[in-house]
Amino acid sequence: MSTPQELTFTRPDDWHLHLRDGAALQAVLPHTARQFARAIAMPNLKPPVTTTAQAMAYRERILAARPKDGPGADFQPLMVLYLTDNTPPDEIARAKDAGVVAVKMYPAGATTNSDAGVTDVRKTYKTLEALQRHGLLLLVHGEVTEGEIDVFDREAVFIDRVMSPLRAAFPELKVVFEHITTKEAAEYVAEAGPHTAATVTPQHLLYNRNAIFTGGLRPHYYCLPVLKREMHRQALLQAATSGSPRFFLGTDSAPHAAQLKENSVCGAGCFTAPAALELYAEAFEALGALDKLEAFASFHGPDFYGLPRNTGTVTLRRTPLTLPETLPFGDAVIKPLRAGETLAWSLV
Ligand SMILES: NC(=O)N[C@@H](CC(=O)O)C(=O)O
Ligand SMILES: [Zn+2]
Ligand SMILES: [Zn+2]
Repeated sequence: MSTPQELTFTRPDDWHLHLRDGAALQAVLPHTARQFARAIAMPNLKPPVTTTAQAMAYRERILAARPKDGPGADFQPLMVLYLTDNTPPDEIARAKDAGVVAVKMYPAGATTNSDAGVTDVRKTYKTLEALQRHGLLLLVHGEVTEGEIDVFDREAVFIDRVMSPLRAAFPELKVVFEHITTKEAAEYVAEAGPHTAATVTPQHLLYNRNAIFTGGLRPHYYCLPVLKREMHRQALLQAATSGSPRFFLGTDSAPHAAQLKENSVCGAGCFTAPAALELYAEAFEALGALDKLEAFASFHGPDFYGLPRNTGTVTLRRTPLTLPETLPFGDAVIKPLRAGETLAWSLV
């Protein structure tokens, strides 16, 4: 088999992204905007984006942070509401009219800035009914929060306790199982029918849980859901490269200042935005599946969301790319995943 030196494909989108706000937003947005035409702007800000009015204001701040010209000047954020126990069903109609595309469910306490999240999914069923009726998507951080459930099992248990009953209650609702990390989730999504899809991150395709412990504790490999065993990574690779339209790109790039990652308590999240496409290319190439990258990155997402595919292209070239040790992040610095290391591909 020949090894391609260059890969040109339709401009992709990032279906799971944390852009933060203020100086952090200014610092991280250009990395995404130069690669991706659109991105799902996750709503777990402090305070969370729970209303349509907040989502519209956040959208304006994102648009204002775009590069003024050149690549990325036309980047479009896709807005999402943060679901709480008390999100009124009539907020969904307002959201739809304003162009909000989805609502995100964070089980309370499951991850970064999830304190205002859902304590019992049944409390939200009237709102989910409105979501189903109006054709907005439900995006899910799929982990249970019961402390007695082992941290490595929280996603698999979530399928039985929350996802399956929710799917049965709202069969027409489009649901994205975000950042899946297990064989169980990959199998569930593959078999759940046309209204269920999943995003897959680069770190979960490239690493298993040993990466967190190689030669010492490595905070930059700590994200949620936490990296799993090799068996699970293999299942995710199979799913992402299978050509199934129900798996698509979502980096979950989640910036935290380096001093907060390298701390006695390390925040969860990998900052992958600076080389997101390069990292996915590395994962796909390892399986000889570069020919499957375009559909995963550029077709399956918009098709599932019911949005047009992008026009225009991006090109990856087999030119070594050495990632910087640190990047500016407001008054702080941030370390990208693989900081200081050299990648095989680079975006032209
Ligand atoms: N993935 C993470 O580890 N962190 C995300 C939150 C999330 O997506 O769960 C963040 O906002 O930092
Ligand atoms: Zn999450
Ligand atoms: Zn996330």
